[in-house]
Amino acid sequence: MSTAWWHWVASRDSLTQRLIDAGTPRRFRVRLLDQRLGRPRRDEARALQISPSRQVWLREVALCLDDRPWVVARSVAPLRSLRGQRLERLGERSLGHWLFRQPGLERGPIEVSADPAPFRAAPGPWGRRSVLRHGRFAVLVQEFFLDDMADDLALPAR
Ligand SMILES: C=C(O[C@@H]1C=C(C(=O)O)C=C[C@H]1O)C(=O)O
Repeated sequence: MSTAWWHWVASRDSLTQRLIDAGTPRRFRVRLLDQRLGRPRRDEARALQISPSRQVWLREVALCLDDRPWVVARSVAPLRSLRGQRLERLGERSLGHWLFRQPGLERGPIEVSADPAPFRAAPGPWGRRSVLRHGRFAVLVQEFFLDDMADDLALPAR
């Protein structure tokens, strides 16, 4: 992996904030693609250490700069961990803005993938995921960087 991409893929703070900073003066927007209750994929259940039959809250978004999708993200939270968190009300506000304000937020190891997003047909160089926890709340955040981002920021192909 190139150093330029490593900085994006290995970053452990808010990707939303990094995209806003790197994208200025472009306008940042979260486009909500899907948000519902459902079941996790098998690999998602494994990453969260839950049974695949458990109900989860699923959210898929495109993180856009000037309406160009730079990242597609799918977040999966076990329903049982959600007590009291009104995440369905987030709408087109960034999950990251809320998450990174939570005290004592912990991020697990980042897994990297060279495959495209398994949930959206959107080609790009790298994907990554990690579990974020605060208290009993857990969410698996999966983010795939897209070719439009590489083009707009003149990043190497990989
Ligand atoms: C976890 C973050 O939140 C981002 C925002 C998301 C959303 O609004 O659904 C989803 C995943 C992340 O790319 C972050 O900013 O790092």
